[in-house]
Amino acid sequence: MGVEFVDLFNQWASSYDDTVSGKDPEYKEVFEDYDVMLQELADLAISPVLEFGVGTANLTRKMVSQNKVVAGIEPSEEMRQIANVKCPEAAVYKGDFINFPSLQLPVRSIVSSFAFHHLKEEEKRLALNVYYDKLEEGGEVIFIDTLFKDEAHKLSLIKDAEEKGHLNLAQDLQEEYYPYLGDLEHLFVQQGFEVSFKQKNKFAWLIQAKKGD
Ligand SMILES: C[S@@+](CC[C@H](N)C(=O)[O-])C[C@H]1O[C@@H](n2cnc3c(N)ncnc32)[C@H](O)[C@@H]1O
Repeated sequence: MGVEFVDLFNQWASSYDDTVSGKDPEYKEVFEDYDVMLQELADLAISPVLEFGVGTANLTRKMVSQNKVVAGIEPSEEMRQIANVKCPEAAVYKGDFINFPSLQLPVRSIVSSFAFHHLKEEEKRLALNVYYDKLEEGGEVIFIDTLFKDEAHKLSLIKDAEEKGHLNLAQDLQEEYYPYLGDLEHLFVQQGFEVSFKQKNKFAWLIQAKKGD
């Protein structure tokens, strides 16, 4: 479910690391401080970790370097191939945010960077429901992703992208399922999480949601 963007990621896989390192002017602001953000997320994650939308394993690599046990889930075959080369220590399985192998692992953190927006609202709700059951008591969902404070914020980011001639970005902001902060907060709370949000750059937010003890 929620895998309608996988063809795009198969095509993007070989140049993805150039994009996140700022070489594509359209996406420079989206990925500003990418490494710093991923390091913050890695530092917060407690092993064993379940990671969704691994991509080219940049976050995975950081967690494995801290001797954390990481099981990764990634729907794009091209991304999985790169992840396996860059981070052979982690097991990366075919799957998505909702359909993934049932791993025999006591999961203490569920993490993801720049990927949860690929799910529609109902899919997000379903995924969070599954994660609440999957996490150990006191475990956390920790995501970094683009979101909008509200509709006015969304429209201002789209207008700004259009004025800069960043038409692919403007289209992404309209067509992908980036949530409003309040709606996402509500989804987490509905599933029993205590959630907090911290803005990290113009687009990306750190989302930390704890399962009650
Ligand atoms: C923008 S990349 C982020 C990759 C990596 N996490 C990072 O921070 O660089 C989004 C990733 O999410 C994956 N993806 C797309 N739809 C997904 C889904 N429904 N479930 C899990 N992953 C998905 C893509 O294949 C891609 O690898």
